Amino acid sequence: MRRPIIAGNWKMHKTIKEALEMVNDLKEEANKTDVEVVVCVPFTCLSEVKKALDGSKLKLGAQNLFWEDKGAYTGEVSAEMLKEIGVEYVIIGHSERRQYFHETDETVNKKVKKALKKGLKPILCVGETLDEREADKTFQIVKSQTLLALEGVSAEDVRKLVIAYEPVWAIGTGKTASSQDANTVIAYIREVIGEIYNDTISEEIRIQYGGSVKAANATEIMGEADIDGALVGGASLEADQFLGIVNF
Ligand SMILES: O=C(CO)COP(=O)(O)O
Repeated sequence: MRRPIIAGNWKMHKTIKEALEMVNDLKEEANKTDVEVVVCVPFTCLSEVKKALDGSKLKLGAQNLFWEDKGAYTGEVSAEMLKEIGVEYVIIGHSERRQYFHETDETVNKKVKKALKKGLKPILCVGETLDEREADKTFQIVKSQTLLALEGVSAEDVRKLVIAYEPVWAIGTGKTASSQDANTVIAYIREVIGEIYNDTISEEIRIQYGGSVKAANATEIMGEADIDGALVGGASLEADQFLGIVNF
């Protein structure tokens, strides 16, 4: 039985003060549920949020990292720096990073490997654009993104990773994939994992859906057999909305 995981991706939102208010509103509920609840906050909030979590079951995530250990990489943050703060999860390969910051499958792979090496759990994002979907390339795209991101990742390590299927056209648009469509693609990603690794890992790996998830559609999405949770953008910024998803 896979444990559901609901992660909030705050993107570039919230000052430290706002982050602390939000975390205080979430902590108690996170302690009551069997769902694993994660907040992926901006780098600037990580330390203070970590302190505020103080024994709560709410988990801390970052939204990116760089693959080198140290050096002249102005503006970048290493895996070790995140580990030092007590970060557990890190989003890697989000479509916004692929689109605006030119991340490629190759750099995503480097980041995944470094995160795992340093003991961070990647939330690996894959998903097709609208053009790719309309050209019937959804399966091809998610397969190649998954294969390339996981190149050189051992069976032991891949168990620590979560995959988020986020169709790019559903992010921040109010359009969601139908829960059946999302489930079909996620079941396919599971198959790809089975081809790379084995049936046990394919069965055990957790795969989330992301893209306009709200309290109103969470129950339906989470009801699908292959969907193990959600990666939530906009609706993770308000405690009531996010808790509505967590308590789907
Ligand atoms: O990008 C997302 C999560 O990583 C999804 O964003 P929205 O929930 O705002 O569509």
